[in-house]
Amino acid sequence: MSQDFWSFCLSRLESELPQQQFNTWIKPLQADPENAAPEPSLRLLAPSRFVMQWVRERYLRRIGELGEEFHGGPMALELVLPATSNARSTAPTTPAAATASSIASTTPAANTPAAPAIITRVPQPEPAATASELAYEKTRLNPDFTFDTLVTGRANDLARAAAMQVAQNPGTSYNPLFVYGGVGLGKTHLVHAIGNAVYKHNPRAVIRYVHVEDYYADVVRAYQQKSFDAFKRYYRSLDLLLIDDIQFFNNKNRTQEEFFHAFNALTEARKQIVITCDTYPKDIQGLEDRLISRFDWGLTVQIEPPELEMRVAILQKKAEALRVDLHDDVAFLIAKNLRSNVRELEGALNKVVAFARFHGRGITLEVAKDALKDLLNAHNRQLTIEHIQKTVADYYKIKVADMHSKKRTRVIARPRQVAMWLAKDLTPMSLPAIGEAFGGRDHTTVLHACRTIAELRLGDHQLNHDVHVLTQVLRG
Ligand SMILES: Nc1ncnc2c1ncn2[C@@H]1O[C@H](COP(=O)(O)OP(=O)(O)OP(=O)(O)O)[C@@H](O)[C@H]1O
Repeated sequence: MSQDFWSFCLSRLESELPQQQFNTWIKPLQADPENAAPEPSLRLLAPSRFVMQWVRERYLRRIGELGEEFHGGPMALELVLPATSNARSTAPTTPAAATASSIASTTPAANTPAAPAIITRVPQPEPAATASELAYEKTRLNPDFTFDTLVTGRANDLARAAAMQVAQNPGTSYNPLFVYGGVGLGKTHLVHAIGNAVYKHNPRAVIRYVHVEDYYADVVRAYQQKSFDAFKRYYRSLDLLLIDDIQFFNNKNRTQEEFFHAFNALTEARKQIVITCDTYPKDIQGLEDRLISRFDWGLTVQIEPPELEMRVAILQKKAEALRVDLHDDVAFLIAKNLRSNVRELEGALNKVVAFARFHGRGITLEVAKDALKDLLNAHNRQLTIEHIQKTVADYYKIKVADMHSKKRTRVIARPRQVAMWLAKDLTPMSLPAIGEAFGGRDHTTVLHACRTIAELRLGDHQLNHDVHVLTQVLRG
């Protein structure tokens, strides 16, 4: 039974993923014929810890979803290394990594929906690896996330230029490079692109990509095993540290303390650090001031939600990687309805492609509408102008009635202008219709509001942040 499911899963993933990803990460997995867990269940064997870690982070959730689809309900899913002795011979590893796997697998990131039952198990005990083994195995770069595969537009051109600069002169241009932006906007892609470019130029560079949750797990392990010296030596031996989603550091004091020292050691040695976060350094909750001030030493760049043309270009690029023909009308349909999160955009494209393949049809507008029916309905329901007005009023703690009132004080007029800008950006409504919804104002008032907000965003960090957060909230 689990072999049947795994065959089904392989064919689905092959159609959903770019060939290179499928061949690198999915194909080497095997369904364990000796799985003794009650059905429905699947135990997958990974050829190395590196593959296991990567699959856990990127694909396990999807495999669980396919399991639900196949079995009509939840299934137990395990991802393991074959056996301690084999694992050791094929995958040099560390106790720290073992903890990273098991802890992270039980602590899903915030904002992610409940996952199917997933266990990532690691054989114990493991002898410690050498620094060179670590450096070799732990780069953890995704070869698909390069500057070439990253579409550039207004939303990310500054961030991309800074990242390229850092990749060309690691440790000497901007240190740290701090990249912030909303969920699924390409921060991880960008830092991997830096890592891949540095590696390409200098394969001997010691590079490590680490998600903050994994860094935290490494600290916990070092604490439990009293192996802080090895932990410190390793992190201080890096030439390039790429650390993702720093907002999850919140209130983890010991982890922050360790990171503070690693940060100092690396920057003093002119080794490059790149940090990503969902927000500007000063807005990170529960982060020590001394870290916040250090994050300001280098360059802070933002990635914004991509504009329509860029979303279409991203879809075309992803379609190219999937080797499918994507007509403009289909790309526009998807891009118009998914505005603030590239991961969702990509998910929608995968859904359309899988739906078309499953039904043996081409990727037409009809098929896309069918495949995305639920999503399009939800989207259309959600984004009314009333919803925008209420959300903005709540955010700025003013009354919804003020959206329609004639009051001109700054505390009311500015949120009203923000709401008008959002209405223009997030709904297909015309300027006169928006003016009408804001207490019968003229369309030139709306135009003025949109221009004012667009201009202010360039220099007013707080306002820019507000607009960004509101966009994320409204787009769900
Ligand atoms: N400009 C872009 N060009 C091509 N692909 C992109 C671009 N921006 C994002 N993507 C794709 O969108 C997906 C999500 O991006 P990524 O994981 O880098 O986002 P993120 O900002 O790190 O998200 P999170 O906040 O959840 O960590 C990835 O598959 C990435 O390749």
